[in-house]
Amino acid sequence: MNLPGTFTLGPGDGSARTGRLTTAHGEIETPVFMPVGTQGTVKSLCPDDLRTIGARIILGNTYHLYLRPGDELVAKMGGLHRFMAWDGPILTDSGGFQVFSLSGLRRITEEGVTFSSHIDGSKHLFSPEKVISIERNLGSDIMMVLDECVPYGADRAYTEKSLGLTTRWATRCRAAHAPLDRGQLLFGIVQGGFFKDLRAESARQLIDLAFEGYALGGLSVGESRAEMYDILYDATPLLPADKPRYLMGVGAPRDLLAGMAAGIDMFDCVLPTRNARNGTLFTFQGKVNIKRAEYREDDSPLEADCPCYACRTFSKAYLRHLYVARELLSYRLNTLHNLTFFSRFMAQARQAIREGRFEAFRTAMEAAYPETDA
Ligand SMILES: Nc1ccc2nc(N)nc(O)c2c1
Ligand SMILES: [Zn+2]
Repeated sequence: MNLPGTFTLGPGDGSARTGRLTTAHGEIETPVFMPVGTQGTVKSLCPDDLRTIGARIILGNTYHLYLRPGDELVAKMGGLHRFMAWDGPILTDSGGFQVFSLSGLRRITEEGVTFSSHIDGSKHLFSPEKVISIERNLGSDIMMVLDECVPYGADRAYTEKSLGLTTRWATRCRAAHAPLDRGQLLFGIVQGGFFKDLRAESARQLIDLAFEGYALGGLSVGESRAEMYDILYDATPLLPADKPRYLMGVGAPRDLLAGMAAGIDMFDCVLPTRNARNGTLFTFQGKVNIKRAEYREDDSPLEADCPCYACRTFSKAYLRHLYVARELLSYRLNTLHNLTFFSRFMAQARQAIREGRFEAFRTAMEAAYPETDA
């Protein structure tokens, strides 16, 4: 078994690449999509479900787990893996993004970010050292540094100033967690907004700090697809080729294809789980809005060749009924299917890259997911 942090590249196709990342809780084949389990659960699914649908690595979140039930409590319970009975790899986001998107009354200083809890309004400080301590307590296999996710539309002066702070915070995170300590990897997060030279500057500064992987942050923050792709294609090649590259918060099938084409290895997004809640289901023929009247008497499965429990057991008519009746089972079956689709989609993409036919795969999938449809 390789040491945690070992990342070996497999066959590629253009800039798209396959790889294998070793973590303390197992190996991950890349490119990989990571289901989001913000509060220590991928909503409505058990760990057994995650293994059945082929999930290899899931996301937890420092901000949420720190506020509730508390990282010290999770540590006392043996860490997040034991607490949630998930023995596969876990990546935890640092909370920077959640503080900016969830909490009220936040203030950024050199020390860190002070914020009030969205749960009870209590005051907290996330310093780089505090965030690393939380992630070490959770026992995550891949920890993200504390960064400022620059808001969409920020001007150059603000973006440049923020980039400097993000690098200084990254430096302190690195100092607080030695490479591979306890088998826990630490990834840097490139910022720089939508300014290509600032993105290059951020990448350069973070590469000097020698992280075990590199993420592109500050994207999927409200920009147009064209704006995201412009930065994606320009910044991805700046990230070390021999380390995992992670595009945070992305994304829809069309965006996963663009990210893989650019050379991204890891993705996460709430889309499949959140859309399960609003009845939007993903298939290889495109999206299905299960609440539509056309499915009222449709006795066929959602996707004939999908191996998931929902497709093997129930008709569209039944899935539609559950959704319209707001039954809890609707969320569970829809989530099982959507995450099975994302897992199969990535497996087929990896195979297409290995066989040198990624562009054909991308073209076929973009036909099912036209621009307007994501
Ligand atoms: N779109 C996103 C999603 C998650 C993020 N997490 C961090 N820490 N930083 C960012 O810039 C993110 C952007
Ligand atoms: Zn299915």
